[in-house]
Amino acid sequence: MIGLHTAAEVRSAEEPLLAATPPGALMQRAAAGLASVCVRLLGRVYGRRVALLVGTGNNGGDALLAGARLAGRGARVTAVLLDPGRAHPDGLAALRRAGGRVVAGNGRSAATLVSRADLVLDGILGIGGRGGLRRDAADLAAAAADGTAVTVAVDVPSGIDADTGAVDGVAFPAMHTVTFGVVKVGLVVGEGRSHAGTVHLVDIGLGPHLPSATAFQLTDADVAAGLSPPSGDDDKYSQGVVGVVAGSATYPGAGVLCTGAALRTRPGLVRYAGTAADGVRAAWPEAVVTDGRPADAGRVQSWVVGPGMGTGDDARSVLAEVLATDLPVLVDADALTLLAAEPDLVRGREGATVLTPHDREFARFGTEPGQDRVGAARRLAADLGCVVLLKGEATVVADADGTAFVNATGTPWLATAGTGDVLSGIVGALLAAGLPAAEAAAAGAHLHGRSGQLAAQHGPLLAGDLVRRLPEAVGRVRGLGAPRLGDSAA
Ligand SMILES: NC(=O)C1=CN([C@@H]2O[C@H](COP(=O)(O)OP(=O)(O)OC[C@H]3O[C@@H](n4cnc5c(N)ncnc54)[C@H](OP(=O)(O)O)[C@@H]3O)[C@@H](O)[C@H]2O)[C@@H](O)CC1
Ligand SMILES: Nc1ncnc2c1ncn2[C@@H]1O[C@H](COP(=O)(O)OP(=O)(O)O)[C@@H](O)[C@H]1O
Ligand SMILES: [K+]
Repeated sequence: MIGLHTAAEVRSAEEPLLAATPPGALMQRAAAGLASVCVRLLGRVYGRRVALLVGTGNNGGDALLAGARLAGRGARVTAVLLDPGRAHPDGLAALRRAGGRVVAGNGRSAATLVSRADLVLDGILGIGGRGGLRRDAADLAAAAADGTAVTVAVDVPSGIDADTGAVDGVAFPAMHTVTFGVVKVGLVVGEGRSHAGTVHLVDIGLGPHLPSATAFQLTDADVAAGLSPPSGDDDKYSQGVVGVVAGSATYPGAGVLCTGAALRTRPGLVRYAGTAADGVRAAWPEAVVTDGRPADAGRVQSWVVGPGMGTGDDARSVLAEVLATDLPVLVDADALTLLAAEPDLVRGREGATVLTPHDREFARFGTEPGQDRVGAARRLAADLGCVVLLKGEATVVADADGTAFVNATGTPWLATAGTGDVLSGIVGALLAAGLPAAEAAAAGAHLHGRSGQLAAQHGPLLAGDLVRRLPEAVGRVRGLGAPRLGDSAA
């Protein structure tokens, strides 16, 4: 798991580390790591034009010291100082010694320089930044966005909130972010994620001084741990049986997608109960199907309830029946609309409850998610005593105790009808397999994103493609590579 940290956590670790290292050593470590990423991105360094955007703090100091290293290798480096009287003195001296040039950050010539550079290094603001970019800095960020340079943010893209990813006005559009010590939460979620581009982590020795993280990103290896194959002792029941209540006679699609996703994730046994029974039976002969109520379906180890099932009295009564069990329940789509009107249905449940809203469904519980998506998910989770999976470009999962996960996989091609139904089926299967609810939700989002990436390799995807690619996604996450003809199932 990759721990995600806040600026305050970095500050608390920075103090003892600074006290234990010679003056300037940490910044040199950061600058060395930064320069080596820039060298990799540039390929050839000699003669390349590098523009440094330099603010008044240590973030600008990092950019100046890295710029000095690039100038030492023959790059034509110019520092654009936003407040010339307050630029980091040691950094400035190092750049000048290495042959770098310096200009003031206001006016057209600075913007022209940025738009003509091969690489722009953003050292305007780091974790000490407050609020959006001021006018001159915003103009330079816009010039970088319009130019053809490789854009690299130092520690965090200037103008994003390092804790939340929120952007107030304009922020630097980085293709790459070289971040120091730890990955900051704001680099992987919300608008921060799209502004940060590819994140490169440079170790500067903060690790031993850091408090434990409360937010995480899962890797394939973490998710693989919850996807172990059946053993010789297993039968169709022992892997966890999923119950699905989704779709309707008129709209069977949600039931078909959700049941298929559960089967393809953990193909022990899936039981379906609801009015899309005929459609589900036709699509998935492997499922055990009833058009009765959940209680008629037989024993299950988890329930998925909601996609496409409607919001009438029958749907409300089915939701209440499922929530009255002590089993883990995933509540999605129409069931979220019903639950928002009666949130007490989930408060104090014995079994775990996972809510999977998109933004509009989330808002029905009282407040819009806003720009702090991790904070919003945590607040709703704590209020209801549930796990909340807030969908988006970076899906966020929060547990009632505040533990959060930010998903690292996926593709914007997932923005198509029915992909949420697939996610519900995947997470339902992992809940039935016995994973703790927050981990099931986070692992399910990871797998869903991997399947989306596979399905979108050659262009647009449909929700059904996601279901089809799930076995391959499970295999890839488990490190098995693409299946070849003749491979036996692992
Ligand atoms: N953690 C570590 O161990 C290490 C950290 N390192 C580096 O240090 C960085 C943190 O440095 P930092 O504390 O000097 O703060 P930083 O982000 O440069 O900005 C503060 C300055 O910006 C200003 N300012 C604020 N808001 C503004 C705005 N909206 N628009 C314009 N200006 C604004 C504010 O001035 P004022 O508001 O007073 O005018 C203040 O002067 C960190 O991100 C990393 O890069 C590495 O060197 C290695 C070890
Ligand atoms: N721009 C995007 N980038 C990545 N993933 C996205 C994007 N937009 C939507 N998704 C993902 O697609 C799925 C859509 O779910 P949902 O809105 O419930 O769709 P539906 O109700 O049609 O099934 C979610 O998993 C969400 O995270
Ligand atoms: K920066």
